[in-house]
Amino acid sequence: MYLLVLLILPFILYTATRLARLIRTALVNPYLLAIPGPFLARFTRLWYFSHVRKGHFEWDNINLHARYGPVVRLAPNHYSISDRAAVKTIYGPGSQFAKSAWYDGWSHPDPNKTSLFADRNIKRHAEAKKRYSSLYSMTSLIHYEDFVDRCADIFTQRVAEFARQGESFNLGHWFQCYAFDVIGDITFGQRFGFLDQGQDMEGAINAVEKVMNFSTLVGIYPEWRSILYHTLGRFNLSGPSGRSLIIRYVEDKIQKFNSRVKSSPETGQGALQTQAFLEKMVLARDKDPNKVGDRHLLMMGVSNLTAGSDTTSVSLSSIMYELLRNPTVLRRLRQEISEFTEQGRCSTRVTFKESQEMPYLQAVMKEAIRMHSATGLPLWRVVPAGGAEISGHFFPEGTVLGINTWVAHYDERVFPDAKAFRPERWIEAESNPETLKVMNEMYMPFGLGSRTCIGKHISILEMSKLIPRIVRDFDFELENEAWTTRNTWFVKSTEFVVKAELRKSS
Ligand code: HEM
Repeated sequence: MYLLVLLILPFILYTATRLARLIRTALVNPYLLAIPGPFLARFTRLWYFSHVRKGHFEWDNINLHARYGPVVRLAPNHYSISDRAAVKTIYGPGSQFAKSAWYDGWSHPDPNKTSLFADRNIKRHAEAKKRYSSLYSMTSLIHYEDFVDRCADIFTQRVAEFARQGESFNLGHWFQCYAFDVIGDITFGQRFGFLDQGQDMEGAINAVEKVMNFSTLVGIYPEWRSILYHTLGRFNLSGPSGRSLIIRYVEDKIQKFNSRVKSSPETGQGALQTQAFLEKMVLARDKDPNKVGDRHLLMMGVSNLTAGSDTTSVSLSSIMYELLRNPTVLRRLRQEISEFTEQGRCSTRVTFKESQEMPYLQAVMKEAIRMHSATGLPLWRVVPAGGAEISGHFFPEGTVLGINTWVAHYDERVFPDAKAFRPERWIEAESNPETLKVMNEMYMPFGLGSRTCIGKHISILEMSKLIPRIVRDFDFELENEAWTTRNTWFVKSTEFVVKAELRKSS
């Protein structure tokens, strides 16, 4: 009998706490109870957890809004929003909506090992971001172009080999090799060598994947993060061990670079001319250690690896996938590339400047990323002191709200016929500034406001240079009519298998 009581006691306590919370909400904020959503989501985070775990939350989220309207409860105190006016309030410049505790799932329990992306403290984040901004700015891009060309050369060689052998290959995997190698090169002045070997040599791809799976789910129960981190960290296949591997990898690179500079300052100076992030930051650290410390070097390296590689490969895959499924668009893009080449405005290694002058290429990339945004869960934020009025509801301080990029990008009021891949919609909107303004306000593949993607320009550089080059040089054929994806915060294709042929004109 006692045993039975002991067994059911946790359940009784849990239910009692939930009921108490509901009664408190009913008394203090009765209007929140009226917000619709799945029944179970009213009582427990388990509903959200189990749906995220299934790996298709981007579509679940869109469908929930179609069913329940602009505000939907996804878990107790967590609401998903679909409303253009709310985008500015939650994420706009100067917003005081801090990142929610979900982002704790993405940081190491030791605050000295956290990343820029996961930092929830508005002041500390702004202060840290200042140290990095110039490295990611448009003006810095020119220094990274050589790194990108180097990787794009090897990428096209690999595709040419597959074409000559008539072999099918997973284009998504090769984009991943490309994106990782570019980030390795830009960050440390040395690529991982994935493109050379075609495989995950130092386990970095696998480590990032494990971090994603772990962090996405554990972030829903952040109170368990520390204990899970330390317990699971002992096992090789776990998310925490993946994060430890990335941290060790970055620490090792920093240490090697430090000793290289110490033992031979000239070597350091020589390396500095390559203008990789690490070299630039070491230079800044040595100039003023109070301004840039080793902690910042680590933070930058970890952020670049975890936030900057898969996101770009996912986006490259999306662009190619849509092009292959839409031959008319592909033809029009090739025509633009041909015309530019004839006019001497498109080099063999397409330069960033040239790519930015191709309007149709830009529209294709923008539209593909609208349809397949890299991130597929709400970007959770906490309502600041004083509460906020959003979509006709008052949310008190501490409520967690989020807009999912996919929900924003499939809003038919802003993107009519949203499921159609129509780069032309961006070109047509050029002649209607009001429409374009509304579209841009809802376009958030890189996030928005103070937490917007710091690597946006770098990823645009990587994509803008590679896409026209491979579209011009190869014909691709999809092995399967439609691909499958899995959403573990990044919505990645599982199999994107193609065959390639060298184009005659190339
Ligand atoms: C197409 C490629 C990319 C996409 C779609 C993308 C998307 C995003 C998004 C949506 C956010 C905001 C997340 C949030 O609010 O929770 C973000 C933040 C971030 N991204 Fe990217 N990203 C891309 C490429 C990159 C690259 C290449 C780098 C690094 C070289 C990078 C580094 C970061 C960092 C450090 C943050 C955190 C910024 C902060 O909190 O201040 N990203 N990215």
